[in-house]
Amino acid sequence: LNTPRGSPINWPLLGMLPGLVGNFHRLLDWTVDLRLQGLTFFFKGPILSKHDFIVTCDPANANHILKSAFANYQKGPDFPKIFDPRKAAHGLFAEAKFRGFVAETSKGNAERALVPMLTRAAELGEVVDLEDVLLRFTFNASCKIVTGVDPNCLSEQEVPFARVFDEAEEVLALRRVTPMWCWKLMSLRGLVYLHAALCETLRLYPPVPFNHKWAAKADVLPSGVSVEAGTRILISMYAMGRMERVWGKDCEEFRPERWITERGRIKYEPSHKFLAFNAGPRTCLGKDMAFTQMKIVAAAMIYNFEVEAVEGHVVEPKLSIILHMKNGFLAKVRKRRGY
Ligand code: HEM
Repeated sequence: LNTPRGSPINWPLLGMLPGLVGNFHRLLDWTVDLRLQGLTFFFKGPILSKHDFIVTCDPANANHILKSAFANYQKGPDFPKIFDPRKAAHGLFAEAKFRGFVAETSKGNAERALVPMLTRAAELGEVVDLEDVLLRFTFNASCKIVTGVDPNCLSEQEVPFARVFDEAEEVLALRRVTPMWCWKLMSLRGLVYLHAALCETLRLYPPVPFNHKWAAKADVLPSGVSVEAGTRILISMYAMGRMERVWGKDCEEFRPERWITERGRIKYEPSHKFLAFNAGPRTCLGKDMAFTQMKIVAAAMIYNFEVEAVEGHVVEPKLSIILHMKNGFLAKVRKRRGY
């Protein structure tokens, strides 16, 4: 088998496994390097191992696999047999009451747990791991939504004997700041630049970086690649967000402006190009609620605090099916002056 320029070497017996193993620590960036192959790449596993698969970050292929030929591309041969919670969840997610409950729960969590927790850290000059804090926030909100019980995970960071500031002062400070950002939440839909910044973040750092599919029948992808029945396909959302052919020359720059039209509105990008929330029949049902939650958190943090990354702290992805940070995100928070 010829090995095209830039792809891992296809060794006798071992196939491309050594290249994969050698890049395990930077798997996501490795799928970006494979852009040298165009937007689709055929990975040869060790002989007889049945570990051949196709990696693609071509929006046309994604559109085909996730939308037009959806029935042919399953999670795996057993997936349809497993109970599909989507039908059950669909009605619930469409309910205005449920959406309102999610927004209220997130707002309450930000107001009563997140802002006080960061206020304490600011007062004490502590370094906080913002990834950990936001994971706790999400866990709190999810538990409250699903079980009705608030596990209060954010307050666990509190060290009782280190509570050196005056409680009453904190309450007064909170009273002063809360109405300001809570008021802003009423117009969350209008926060165009923040929405654009969140889209740009999700383009470069999609929380679900890969989608795994399995072809039930033989097919040909729009890019011309033949797919045999039983072939596994990885769609790399992480790589798609970084492709020059998809996002232009400035694809590696963080530029929220790319999401804003000349008339100041959010620019529509088709879901098979902006794949953070998946596309087709399996599109994320919580997309709108996720934006509401992210805006609540961002508004609460931006209006109340200045956030500064700890110098020299390296942020890099961890090998996981969800995009986590290997070393967290260490930052210092300071109360904003005048709030
Ligand atoms: C930034 C936040 C979020 C991102 C990036 C995201 C992304 C995704 C992705 C990629 C899928 C498809 C998974 C697959 O089938 O391979 C998905 C499915 C789903 N998401 Fe989200 N999600 C987010 C937040 C949420 C929230 C807050 C909720 C609920 C309130 C939610 C509810 C769901 C549900 C119910 C599905 C299943 C859809 C199905 O299988 O048909 N998501 N999400």
